Amino acid sequence: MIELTDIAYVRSGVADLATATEFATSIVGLELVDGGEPGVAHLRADSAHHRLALVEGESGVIASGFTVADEEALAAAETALETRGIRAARIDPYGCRSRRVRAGIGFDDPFGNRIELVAGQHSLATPVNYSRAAGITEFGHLCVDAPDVREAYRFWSSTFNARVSDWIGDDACLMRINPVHHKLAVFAADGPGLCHMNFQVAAIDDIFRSWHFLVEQGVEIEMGPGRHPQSGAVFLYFQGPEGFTYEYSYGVRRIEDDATWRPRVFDPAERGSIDMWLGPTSRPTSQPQLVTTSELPLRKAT
Ligand SMILES: O=C/C=C/C(C(=O)O)=C(/O)C(=O)O
Ligand SMILES: [Fe+2]
Repeated sequence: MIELTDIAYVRSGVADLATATEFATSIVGLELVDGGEPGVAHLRADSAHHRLALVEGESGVIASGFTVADEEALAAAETALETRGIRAARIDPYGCRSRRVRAGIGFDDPFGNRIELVAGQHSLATPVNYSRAAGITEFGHLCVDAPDVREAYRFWSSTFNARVSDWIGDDACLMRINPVHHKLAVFAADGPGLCHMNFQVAAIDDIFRSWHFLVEQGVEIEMGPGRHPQSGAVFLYFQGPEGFTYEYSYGVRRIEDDATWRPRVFDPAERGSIDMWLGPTSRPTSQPQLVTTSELPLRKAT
């Protein structure tokens, strides 16, 4: 079992680096850290050197990063993955420098999502100089896509210390690696991808203040403000350049008593299963090509 200690970063390719960076700073509120690396924008949200790296090139997620305890744990993870038939490659020194980690490995999950495990992620000592007062406190969670959410859960829970906190039918699985309700989520989609990247904010007011700001700026709101029944968080999803979805949320549940928590299965056919406030959404919620149990017609039970 590989122990993930935290989520580390998202690395995403962008065709137009200037536009994506401008959005991440003046709209989302992240700090642009001078990484001194041409073609890469490092964006800071909390004490880590960066949580989002935008890399000039082909548009789309490059990797989702997670931390392990140290370099020994990284070497053990490499062996454990190989024992399971998963080929992991060492991230070269230039890649480690760009990611601001001591060491790292990369591999694909069963659906082709690139996952990186890193040790020694750099922290910055100075307070974050947020570009806008969005109230961001930290990188909250990341969400990847997969065509088979249950299979994805089997992968994450058997390979790593990920435990399911809640299901939304077979459409989504929300998993924790510490007491926070979820640090990783998998949502149903045709193929691999980054569903969204979440930043926690300090207060419910930040959600509503940002909502007005984003609308004023002509940003596409995908969903919210609303409240997720799973984590209890008040949320706002919006779309950045090149289809990158950001989420702010406030008030995510903590599961302190791990042993007694029973994952719930919310019915995706119920409108409130995603937003208890029943707000409109332009986000894909369930995948029509997948027949989930909630889409089967009700028949007389036998
Ligand atoms: O669609 C449901 C989303 C649930 C949550 C939550 O409970 O906080 C998320 O943040 C999410 O995975 O986006
Ligand atoms: Fe989320």
